[in-house]
Amino acid sequence: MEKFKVGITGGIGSGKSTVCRLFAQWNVTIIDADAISHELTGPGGKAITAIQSIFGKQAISAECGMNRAYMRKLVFEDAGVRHQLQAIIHPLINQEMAQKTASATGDYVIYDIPLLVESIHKYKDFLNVICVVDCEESEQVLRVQARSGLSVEAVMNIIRAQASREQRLAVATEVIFNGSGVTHEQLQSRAFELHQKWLLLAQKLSVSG
Ligand SMILES: CC(C)(COP(=O)(O)OP(=O)(O)OC[C@H]1O[C@@H](n2cnc3c(N)ncnc32)[C@H](O)[C@@H]1O)[C@@H](O)C(=O)NCCC(=O)NCCS
Ligand SMILES: Nc1ncnc2c1ncn2[C@@H]1O[C@H](COP(=O)(O)OP(=O)(O)OP(=O)(O)O)[C@@H](O)[C@H]1O
Repeated sequence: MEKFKVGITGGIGSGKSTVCRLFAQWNVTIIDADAISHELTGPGGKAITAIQSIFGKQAISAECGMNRAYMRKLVFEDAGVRHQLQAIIHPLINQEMAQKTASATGDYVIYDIPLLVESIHKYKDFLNVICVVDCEESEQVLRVQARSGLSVEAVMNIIRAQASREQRLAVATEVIFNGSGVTHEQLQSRAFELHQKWLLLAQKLSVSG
């Protein structure tokens, strides 16, 4: 039976994980690309051998996972390095996402994909809905700084490596605004509204399919 699939995306710190935690209250399967990426690059992860052979021992931590701080600096200062690392990790993420999709039991599936718009050609026919978590750039910087202690310049380098707010909004089927001043209650109510809509669409798809 065909599954109803929603892709949730947004810039760094926009609130994708926060939004996905709201949907996790209901019977929805959440597949988190960032979490898969962390697993693949953690100690003993499937990407570690390739990362070591391309980027050397400095790229590996004492615990035998990827040295994230070392790679973060390289990746966001050099687009060539970014593409090399993505070429290792993204196909493995796709494999894991396909496996998790096959065993999904929720009423529909939500994919939390930070770089969805950057790879829109890969996802546009796969997903039924593209939902953008939208946030002002200034607020993204504040949130990521508060969470990570990175400098404004370091956060801006990450933002510049991503699609722009306008590029995301241009392909959005739905938008969840989660910028400055949005409360948890407002977010919860918007998420519930979308959940009811997607549940209906998922039911329609399962009847027609
Ligand atoms: C660059 C790395 C080492 C930084 O690690 P770090 O622990 O600091 O960040 P983390 O992995 O938690 O990612 C945080 C956020 O950074 C942004 N980000 C990560 N990778 C990228 C990228 N290649 N391009 C643009 N933004 C990115 C996303 O918004 C992501 O949600 C790491 O993100 C990585 O291995 N990236 C390559 C894999 C990838 O593309 N992941 C993102 C999509 S799943
Ligand atoms: N409406 C909000 N008001 C205040 N803080 C918020 C709001 N939404 C999210 N945050 C905070 O902002 C930070 C980033 O949120 P979250 O981790 O959900 O973003 P993300 O888009 O998943 O980030 P990343 O791309 O880095 O994975 C978190 O510390 C979160 O608690």
